[in-house]
Formats: sequence, structure tokens, C-alpha cells
Amino acid sequence: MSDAAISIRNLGKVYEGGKRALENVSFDVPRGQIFGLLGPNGAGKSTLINILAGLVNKTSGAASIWGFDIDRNPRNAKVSIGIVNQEILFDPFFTPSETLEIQAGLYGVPKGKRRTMELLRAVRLEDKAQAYARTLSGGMKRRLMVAKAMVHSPPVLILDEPTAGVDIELRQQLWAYVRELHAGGVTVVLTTHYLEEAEELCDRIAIINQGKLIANEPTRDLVGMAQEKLIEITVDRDIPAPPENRCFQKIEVKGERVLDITYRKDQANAGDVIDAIQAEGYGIVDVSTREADLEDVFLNLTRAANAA
Ligand SMILES: Nc1ncnc2c1ncn2[C@@H]1O[C@H](COP(=O)(O)OP(=O)(O)OP(=O)(O)O)[C@@H](O)[C@H]1O
Repeated sequence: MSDAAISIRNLGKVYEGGKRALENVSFDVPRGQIFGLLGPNGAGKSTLINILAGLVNKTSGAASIWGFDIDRNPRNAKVSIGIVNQEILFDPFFTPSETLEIQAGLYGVPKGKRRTMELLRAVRLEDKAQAYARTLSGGMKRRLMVAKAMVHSPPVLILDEPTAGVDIELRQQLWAYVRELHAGGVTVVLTTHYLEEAEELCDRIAIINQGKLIANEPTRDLVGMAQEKLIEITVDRDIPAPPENRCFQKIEVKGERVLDITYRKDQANAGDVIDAIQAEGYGIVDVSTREADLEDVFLNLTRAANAA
């Protein structure tokens, strides 16, 4: 039995009509982490999540959740995850309280063990417990979706693009709750297009591109993979033409006296770049540098994968 929260081996999916959405994908989500699943539109993230949820049949490979194989032990696998989908799904004529009670009933949670009010409090909806779901704001509905995914207290929570189209304040609230759940021992998997969000929240990040896994690293290492660094230099006179030097990966004249220079950390350092500019007879007025961030890594990795 795998010790991972989720274990995926050689997973493949070809949809009817021939679209290959996943190809030989293998990775583990370690227990107790916040794990980010990133990828451009159409990469295959929802397909993967839907396979785990039992909503889409895989074509090949294997997956297990909390040690339960999704084919051999589908019931246990299913109760081990809660999933918050991209779409908001619930009956508008039920109240939040009823919505959670019905969901708990579907999962066979006995009445005495239901956590309806506790969950509503956790997602700050206790004062809306008896309101019709259709009267809730978009943000409230999304929070209700998270509560709904937690009614059976699953050890793993999957959030599929939970903050798409959600305002900043709500996003912060949602993440605060995700962090609370995580602190309480829940393993969290989230897919997001917001790289800063993944960088801030996730212990580990896997990247899927065109159905293939192209990275699976601790967030720290992934950010460390960014080799390019940007330096902006203001000089003391106008720049008729950009200077040339071996240690510049790219140079652009940004303003009359401002240069944007990209260099690779493994080939040069900021001192080399500044020396090269001074050697051209310019005095340095100001310097600022920027580390490549996760977005740069992501673009580099997906570009490299698309070119391969
Ligand atoms: N039911 C289906 N039938 C045929 N093709 C499908 C089906 N569902 C998804 N696809 C295709 O499979 C590929 C992967 O789609 P999927 O929804 O898994 O991507 P995604 O990474 O979740 O994208 P997004 O972030 O846009 O939701 C896409 O090319 C998509 O068009």
C-alpha cells in the first residue's frame, strides 16, 4: 500500500474521438502537503482530477488515494477525497445548511457525526445557514462548495481552480481556510493558473503540459531552476546603441538612459554586467535586479516541452 496521499502511475487518457488528454503521467502527492498542479489551459488537469473522482474512466495506468486503488477499492478511494470543482453545483432552492446535510447523507455520515454548523462557521457562512443558496453571492457559493467537499472529513481535499474569477479578498479568505485545514492535517491539492498563488501556498508543484508531466519538484527547487536574472541599469548619458558583451543574454535600451539586461546566473554575475557597461564609458547612476520567478520557470519549462 502506497504511503502517499495520492499515487499516480503511468496514467493515460484518450477521449472518444482520439484526443489524448494524459500520457504516461506518474507522480505522488506526499501526505500532509499542499501540492500544486499547474498547467496551461487544456493541459489535462481536470481530466486527471476527474479520473481520481471517478467521473472519467482512465485508458491506462493506475491511481490510488490514501492507499486505496481507484479500480480495486473505489468506495474507499472516493470517501478519501473531497473535490471542489470549477463549476458551482448545488440546488438553488436548498439552504446552505440543507445542502451540507444532503451531501453528508449521500456519503452516509450518520446524523450525530455531521458537522454542518462547524463547517458553515469555518467558511464564514453561519449567518447564511438558513438562506436559499440562490441568494448567496458568488464568493459565498464558492465557500459553500468547499464546505460541501468536506462533509465526510476526507483526508485529501482537491481544489480545481478554486479562485478563478474570485476577488482578492475572497481569495485570501479561501486560502486562510485552506491553510487551517492543512494545519489540521488535511492534504491539499490545488490546480491554479495563478503562479504566485502556487508559489506562496504549495510545498511542491507538478506541471502538466499537453498531457505530460514536465516537472515535479519542491517549490523552492523549482524557483531555484530559474537561471535568468534581469538587471536594470540607469547610466549617466544617453545610449546611442546597446553595448554588446558575451555575458549579456539579452540587452534592450528601455529609456534614453536605461538598459535592461538579462544574464544567466550560471554564466555571469551582476558585477560582470556592471563592469561591462562601465568599460563602454558609461557611469552607473542606478541599478536594480529581479530574480526569475515561478512564472519564468513555468514559461521556460513549457516552451522547452513544446519544442521537444
Ligand atoms: N469529454 C471530452 N471529450 C473529448 N476531449 C476532451 C474531453 N474533456 C476534455 N477534453 C480535451 O482533453 C484535453 C485536456 O482537457 P482538461 O480539461 O483536462 O484540461 P485542463 O488542464 O483541465 O484545462 P483547463 O485549465 O482549461 O480546465 C483538452 O484538449 C480538452 O479539449
